[in-house]
Amino acid sequence: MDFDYPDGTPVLRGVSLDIPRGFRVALVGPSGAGKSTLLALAERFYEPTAGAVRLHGVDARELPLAVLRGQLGYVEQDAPALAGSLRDNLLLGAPGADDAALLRVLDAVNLCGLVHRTPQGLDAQVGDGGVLLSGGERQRLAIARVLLAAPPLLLLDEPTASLDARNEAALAEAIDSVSVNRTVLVVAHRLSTIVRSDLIVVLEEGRVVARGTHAELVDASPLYRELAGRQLLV
Ligand SMILES: Nc1ncnc2c1ncn2[C@@H]1O[C@H](COP(=O)(O)OP(=O)(O)OP(=O)(O)O)[C@@H](O)[C@H]1O
Repeated sequence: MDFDYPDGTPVLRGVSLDIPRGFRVALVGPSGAGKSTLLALAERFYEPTAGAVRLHGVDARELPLAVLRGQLGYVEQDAPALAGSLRDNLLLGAPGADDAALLRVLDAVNLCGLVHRTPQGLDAQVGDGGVLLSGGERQRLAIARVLLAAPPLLLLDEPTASLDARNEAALAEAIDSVSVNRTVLVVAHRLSTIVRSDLIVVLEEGRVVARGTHAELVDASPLYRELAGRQLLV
């Protein structure tokens, strides 16, 4: 698959990507390699200039847009929160969910502490755009919303910003929770996320230069070894 941005910037060249059902696929590579662009193509925000992105074996372009969007969940890097309560933010994903379901997903992403922090519980306000939450908490709240909505396919752009050890572990657990019984394509920057993926795709300058599991790539790909050696992949 080839892709140039509408302004003519060439980005992807000869990339073939098939995301098998139930897999967690991690996209890794240096900054500017085309990882976020590939996510945007899977979402059909853009269409490839040539070739296809196949989701569960089906060319994304063959699905009616409404069907594709209905199957996709997307958690962006700096996921904003709605100015409202924890409950308001979660119900966006699944209107009508009961409190037990809300508490279950908050627990899955390690955010139960927010409920117990104030007497308001689930009605605690998160502030405009979620300013009362940390960046890590905002992203985990977005993941909790996806858990409630339960789309079969999740696209996730992991934050590049460094996280403290607790937030990092909480994010890894949240991604694990959301990956159960679901297909996940994640732009991954953290070794903790990457090593637990079923398939890792290494991009460099718009091309797939290697793919495999962590163990395979450590042996086969000097670029992957270098990225992994830095622990934090950018
Ligand atoms: N909307 C756009 N229009 C034109 N060029 C773009 C656009 N978005 C990104 N690019 C260019 O496409 C290339 C790939 O960008 P992309 O964001 O996909 O890389 P990335 O691997 O996700 O990088 P990072 O890890 O830094 O987010 C870069 O050269 C970038 O400058």
